[in-house]
Amino acid sequence: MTAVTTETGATDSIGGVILQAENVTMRFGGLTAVDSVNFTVHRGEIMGLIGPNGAGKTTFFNCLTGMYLPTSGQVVFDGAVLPPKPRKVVQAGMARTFQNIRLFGNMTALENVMVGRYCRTTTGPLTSILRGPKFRRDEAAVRQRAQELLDFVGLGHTTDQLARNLPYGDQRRLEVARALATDPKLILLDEPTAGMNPQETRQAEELIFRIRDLGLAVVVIEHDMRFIFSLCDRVLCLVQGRALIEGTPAQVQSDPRVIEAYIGTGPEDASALEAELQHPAESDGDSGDGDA
Ligand SMILES: Nc1ncnc2c1ncn2[C@@H]1O[C@H](COP(=O)(O)OP(=O)(O)OP(=O)(O)O)[C@@H](O)[C@H]1O
Repeated sequence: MTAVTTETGATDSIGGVILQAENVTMRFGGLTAVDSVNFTVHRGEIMGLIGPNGAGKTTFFNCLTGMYLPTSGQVVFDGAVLPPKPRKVVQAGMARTFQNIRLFGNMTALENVMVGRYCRTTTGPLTSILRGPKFRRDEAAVRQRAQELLDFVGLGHTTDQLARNLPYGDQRRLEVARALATDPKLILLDEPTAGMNPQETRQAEELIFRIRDLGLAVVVIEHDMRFIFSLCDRVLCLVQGRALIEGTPAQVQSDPRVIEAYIGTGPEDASALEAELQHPAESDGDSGDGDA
C-alpha cells in the first residue's frame, strides 16, 4: 500500500487494483447504453460515478455487479473475470445497495443484517433442520456480527425494530449494514443520499469514510455534486454511455465539458451543478435533497 494525499488533504492508504472494467459495452437492441468504458478502482479508494440522467450510470453499475453480462468487454474483480451471477459476485467479495431501498420491511433491523451474513456461513440444510450445536454456534456468530454492524452504522439501538418502521435515513444505513455483512472487499452504493436531509447526508458521508478506513474500496453513484466532490478520491463522468473524463474532483470540476454535458441534457441539472461548482459555500444546506 502507498500513502496518497487526497484533494481534501487527507492521507489515505490506497492499495492495488481491486476492480477493473475493460472496454465494457452494454447494448439494448439498437441503443448503446454503455460504450467501451474503462474504469479502475483500487483498494481503499472512494470512486464516484456521475453523469446526467440517462448517461448509463446504472447500466454500468449493473455490469460491474454481475446483474448484466456486458455485450462486450469484461470486468475483472480481485484478479478474476467476474461471474455474471449476482450471488457469485457477492461471494467473490462485492456488495451493493440499490437506488430504491430493498429491505425486508417485516423483519427486524437485526434480521435484515443477518440475511446478508448467511452467504458467509457453512451451515448446510441438514444442520439447519436438525438445529444441532453447530447450527446454534453459527446462528450466535451471525447474530453477534449483525449486531456489531448495526453498531458500526449507528443503528445499534434499532435491533428489534421492524425495518419498515425506521426513518428513511436509517433504512438506507441498514442497507449498508446488510451489504457489509457479506464481508465485501468492494461496496457499490447507488445514490446513497437520495431523499436524505442535509444532516443525514453528512452522516452518510462520515459513514462512507469509515467504511473506506476499514480498507474497503467504495464506488458511489450520486446526483449530489457537493457530496461526490467532497467524498471521492477520483470521479468518472459518463455522458451518453461514454467516459467523458476521469480524474480527481478538482480535475473533473474544472473541466468545462462536464457542465456542457449537463446543459445538453437538462437545465435543472446544469444550473445545480454550475451553482455548486462556482459558489460551493452558498449552497450550504441545500445539498441533501437527492433525486432518486
Ligand atoms: N433494460 C433496459 N432496456 C432498454 N434500455 C435501457 C435499459 N436500461 C437502461 N436503458 C437505457 O439506457 C440508457 C442509460 O440508462 P441508465 O438508467 O443506465 O442511465 P443513468 O445514468 O443511470 O440515468 P439516471 O441518472 O436517470 O438513473 C437510457 O437511455 C435508458 O433508457
